[in-house]
Amino acid sequence: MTLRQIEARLGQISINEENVNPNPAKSKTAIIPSGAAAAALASLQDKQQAQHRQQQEPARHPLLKIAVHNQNNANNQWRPSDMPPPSPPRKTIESSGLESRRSNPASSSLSIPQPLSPRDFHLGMFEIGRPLGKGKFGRVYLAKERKNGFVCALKVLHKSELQHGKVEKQLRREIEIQSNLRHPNILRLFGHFHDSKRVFLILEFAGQGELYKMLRKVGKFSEPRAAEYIAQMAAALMYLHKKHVIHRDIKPENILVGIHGEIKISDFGWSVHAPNSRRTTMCGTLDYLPPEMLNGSNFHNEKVDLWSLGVLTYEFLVGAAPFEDNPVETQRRIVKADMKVPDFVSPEAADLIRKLLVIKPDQRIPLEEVVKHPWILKHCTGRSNITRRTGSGSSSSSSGSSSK
Ligand SMILES: Nc1ncnc2c1ncn2[C@@H]1O[C@H](COP(=O)(O)OP(=O)(O)OP(=O)(O)O)[C@@H](O)[C@H]1O
Repeated sequence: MTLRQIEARLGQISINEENVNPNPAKSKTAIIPSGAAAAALASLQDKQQAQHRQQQEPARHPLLKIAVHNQNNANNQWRPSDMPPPSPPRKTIESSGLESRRSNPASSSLSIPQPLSPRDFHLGMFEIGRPLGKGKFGRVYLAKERKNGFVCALKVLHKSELQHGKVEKQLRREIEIQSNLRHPNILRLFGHFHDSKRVFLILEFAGQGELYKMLRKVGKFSEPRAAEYIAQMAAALMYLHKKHVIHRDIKPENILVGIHGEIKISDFGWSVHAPNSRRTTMCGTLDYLPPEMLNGSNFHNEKVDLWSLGVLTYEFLVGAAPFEDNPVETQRRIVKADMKVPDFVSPEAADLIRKLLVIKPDQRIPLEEVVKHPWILKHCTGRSNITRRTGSGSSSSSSGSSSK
């Protein structure tokens, strides 16, 4: 997607507050008929447009400018202007209105500052824009923080549906883990808050949407584009594993794309903090499940993400997952690593896939070697790529890969 297309998408923003405002009477913003959305947006953004003119930059939609600024801003360190500095580390997510947990020994090994308290946020702080998508448990909207104009994605989850789906614990874990992560290829969770019926997640806005849709649209990616994505995935996974976080559900559906074409791992619903490095839960999606989670052995560790990375590499280059079949056959093939890399895939890429899709977890190629693999080095050269891959320095990841 080009910047022009993103501008067009952002330009379609419409005020949709009636969908998410719990108490419209109290809101300072009136409900605006959809036909008047463009005019409303224009008036709400007068200030930004004035600044825009002053800076004499080429005409560009203000929200796009803010989104670009957000992503270029090192570490995306945002907090509303009138908020106190981040509160000291919290041991529990007590005020989400969901079942409370006494303590989480795992979180103590996350050494970065703790996220802001839910008390710091409320719905009135946001101007709600167009819907970005719908998931199993709620909707996601483009949103703008009124005071600073910070653009984000607001995910609205209904507590009744979370309870019905028995996923409160999963959501709590997702919040706890994701809000502590800072990496250019991992979607930021800035904070969360709730009202009597809903939980709201304040997420980084991924301007180019879902990687899955992109892949389905083009069928398969070119080798340079796939290599760039896999390098970014490996960088993000290195970061996660260093923090003892296993994602456990790596697949194209859980990857979003930022405004510069960089990937953003999202959906930490199945992720786990692994101080003991071995977990026993069955989770994830069949096509991406590693043998050790299917063959009855009672543990797995962070190497499950290496297997999924191999499946992902294959799917990027071939357009279908390597073990795709009926469920029984898929499982049978996974436990034997029974797959064939088609001839149109380059020997270097096939080599990496085979080194990742290894039955014995300890024999899979480590991430440190993935980023140095000849296939990655062949396609990903240049300073910006290396910075992004290693995750070192700031979180600015400005070179796009989608144009390839
Ligand atoms: N941060 C974001 N930036 C841009 N678009 C987003 C963002 N988060 C979600 N979306 C869009 O909204 C859709 C719904 O997201 P959501 O996380 O609720 O569900 P999901 O992960 O797709 O599905 P599920 O609920 O089954 O996990 C996504 O598919 C995506 O298109």
